[in-house]
Amino acid sequence: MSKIRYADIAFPTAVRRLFTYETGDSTIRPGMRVWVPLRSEFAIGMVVQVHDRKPEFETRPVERILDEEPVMDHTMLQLTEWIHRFYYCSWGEAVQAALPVGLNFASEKRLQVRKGFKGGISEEERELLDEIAESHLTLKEAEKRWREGKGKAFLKKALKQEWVTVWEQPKQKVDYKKVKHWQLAESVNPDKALAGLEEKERDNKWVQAFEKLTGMNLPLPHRHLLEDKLFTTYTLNRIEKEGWIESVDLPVESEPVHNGIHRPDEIKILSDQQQEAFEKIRESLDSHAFKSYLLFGVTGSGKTEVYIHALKHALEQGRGGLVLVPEIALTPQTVQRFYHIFGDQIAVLHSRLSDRERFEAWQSLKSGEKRIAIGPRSAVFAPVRDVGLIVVDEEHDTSYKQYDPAPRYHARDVAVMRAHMENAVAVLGSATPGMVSVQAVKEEKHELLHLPLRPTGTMPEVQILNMLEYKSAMRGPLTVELYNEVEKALKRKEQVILLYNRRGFASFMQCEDCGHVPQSPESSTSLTYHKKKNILLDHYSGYSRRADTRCEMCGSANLKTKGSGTQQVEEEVEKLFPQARLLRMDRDSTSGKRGHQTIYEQFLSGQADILIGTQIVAKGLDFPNVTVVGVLNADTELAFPSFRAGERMFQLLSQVAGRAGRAEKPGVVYVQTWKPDHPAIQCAKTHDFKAFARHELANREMLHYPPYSRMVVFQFKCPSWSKVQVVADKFCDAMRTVTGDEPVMGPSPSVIEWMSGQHQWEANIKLSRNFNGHAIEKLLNDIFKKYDSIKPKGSGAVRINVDVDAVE
Ligand SMILES: Nc1ncnc2c1ncn2[C@@H]1O[C@H](COP(=O)(O)OP(=O)(O)OP(=O)(O)O)[C@@H](O)[C@H]1O
Ligand SMILES: [Zn+2]
Repeated sequence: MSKIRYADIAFPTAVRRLFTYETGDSTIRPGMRVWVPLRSEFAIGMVVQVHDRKPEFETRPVERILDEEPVMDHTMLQLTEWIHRFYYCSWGEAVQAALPVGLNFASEKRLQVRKGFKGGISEEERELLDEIAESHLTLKEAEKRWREGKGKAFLKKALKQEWVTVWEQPKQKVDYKKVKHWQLAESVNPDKALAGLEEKERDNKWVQAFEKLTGMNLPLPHRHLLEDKLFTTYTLNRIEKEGWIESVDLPVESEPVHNGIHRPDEIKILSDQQQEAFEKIRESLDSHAFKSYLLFGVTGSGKTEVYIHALKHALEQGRGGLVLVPEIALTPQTVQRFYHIFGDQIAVLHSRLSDRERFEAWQSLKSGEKRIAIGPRSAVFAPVRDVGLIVVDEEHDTSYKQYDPAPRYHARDVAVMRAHMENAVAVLGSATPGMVSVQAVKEEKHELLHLPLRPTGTMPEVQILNMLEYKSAMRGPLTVELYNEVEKALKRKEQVILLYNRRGFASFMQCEDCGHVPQSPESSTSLTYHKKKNILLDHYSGYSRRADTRCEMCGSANLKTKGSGTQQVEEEVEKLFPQARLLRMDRDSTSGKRGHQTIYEQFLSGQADILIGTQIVAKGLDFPNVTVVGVLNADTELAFPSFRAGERMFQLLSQVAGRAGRAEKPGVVYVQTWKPDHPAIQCAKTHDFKAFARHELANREMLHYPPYSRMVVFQFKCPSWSKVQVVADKFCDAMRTVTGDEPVMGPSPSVIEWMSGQHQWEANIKLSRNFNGHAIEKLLNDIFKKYDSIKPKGSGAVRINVDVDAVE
């Protein structure tokens, strides 16, 4: 008998501690998944440590080891542990985020027929039991098979009598998604079948369809056939009725990836400034030590080309690369540029992959078949072998932050930590870096690489249109000036992008005479309007007051509630330019696997004149024929209740301006605003990021916002309104007792007060920047301990979520 060893195991529950089990199996190693008893059931857990220290408590045995080889290597375990500590989630939750579906913690309920019971059972029932025993059905499958009538009654009885028991089992295989295909029936001879028809039947559509089928390479998916008008569900069923074809469920082939051409020799020659940036990165790669850079380059300055050269160098060193992009930027256009140079060495991980595709991509990276991963936030966990370079493009993008569920991590920070652990080089790129990264450069945590110029084209001119002056000169949502420019562009056969900012879920008040949005005196953010109570509320501090009746700036009584209702804008634009061909791009129109690509291609190929869209159109797109870009409502960003509003408006304007004038034709960006003097607008006009950053940082420092503090947000959720409020209050008491100097704000209702049957409240604390992972973990532990000692009765019903570095 081999020696007993102990395994510390992480589970994907919110409980932050590990559990220790024993095993005599010497093959067990960290990074393997195991099947173990947990409370009264079984569960899958991840082994994070194996040791010989017998715990004081009684340990239960590991039932089964699920992996022959670790699915997570040492670095990934280390990285998930860091996430567990820093973002205050369980280690298992971090592991769950890092593993693809299919290597995850999924289990399923299977049916098992009890052995050796006698009598009291009919012949028919015996048969059904044999069927269950033979086909290893899951409970779900059985319920589907015996959905109604007798069968259903039988299943119910079998479970009740315990002829059949339900076993929780680890689910290890990723299912191939199966879809309906058609193939020729085995027994049919097509020529004979057709010859047997009467003359007049030959003209039938279904007969023609069959003739066509006989010449095709079957089996083919039903959906695929429907693309041909000849094939309809009716014609296919009709042929089946004849007994000539039959349907089978077959796995879908992964869609072929259209990544364009692969021409590594066509790598661009870098401009001098690009070359300079690249040289630095190359030196760091050659030194095989950790280094992080902020690549600050105006839109269109050629950051992507620098990434490509750096990746190429990493590959030449025999190392791999990881490229993070915002999901929105993961357009075929971006992917093609990397594919062009690296071909099949790239695995693309976007959110629209099926589980199967995701799993395959993951495997191809882990096996070393593919060397580069490109994907959004979660790709930071891609098992690229021996990572040399990690790129985070558009590092300021908010999609890098995960909000729900835990772990609430920031992929940019995880990327830098991963680079650190793997002695790799991290390159964070942006035309409008976030304040946290700017500050990190000041503190010499990142080194700055600067690309101040575009290699081709010029920076577009930005014109500010003051809404105050155009109040009585509007054509729908467009100022006359913008209207005229759009009209002229259309006449010149050039294209136009119109952007309306959609910030649907918070409503606010705005003065229609001066454009003012009421501000909180306590947090310097805008106030949200709560219709039910007719109040204006600050979600940071909890400050509230009766809704204003007059504008606090100009005294006008013309205060209106604003918020959503953007559909109308589109309709109005349509009416203004009835002869123009319109395309719309927003979350709704881009759902589906190809939505974004289709719209993009249509617009690029000139099938539309005006592209009207939300923030989505501001990113990652390159349209050479666009000469007019209009921002209809730049200020909506400022009305959003966040201290980051100014930064986001500046980013949005810079990004959208970056869409124009990228080719020979110069472009002009028209920004309609009530706040022409706002620093974000003024600096966007002159493309002066540095001036904006100076202003913004000074502001943040004064108000002790990030990057001068770390913001930890606590969210309280419960179906009961009174409970949520009581718990939030008590929790804040606990925080105030424990934290001493660090300012606690709240509690107050969340911006989204009520969602999916849950009332949501919030509180936050601004910690000084010196708090590192361990200090934060300790502080939070202390807060929760204190809270546990004073928590009210029934508080278990309230979920408390912790979000470290929630906003920056
Ligand atoms: N060295 C170069 N030689 C020729 N063309 C280049 C070079 N570098 C970049 N370009 C071209 O300039 C354009 C802008 O470059 P790129 O997209 O890499 O910039 P970017 O900084 O990543 O832009 P954005 O911030 O808008 O995403 C592209 O069409 C690219 O092909
Ligand atoms: Zn006013």
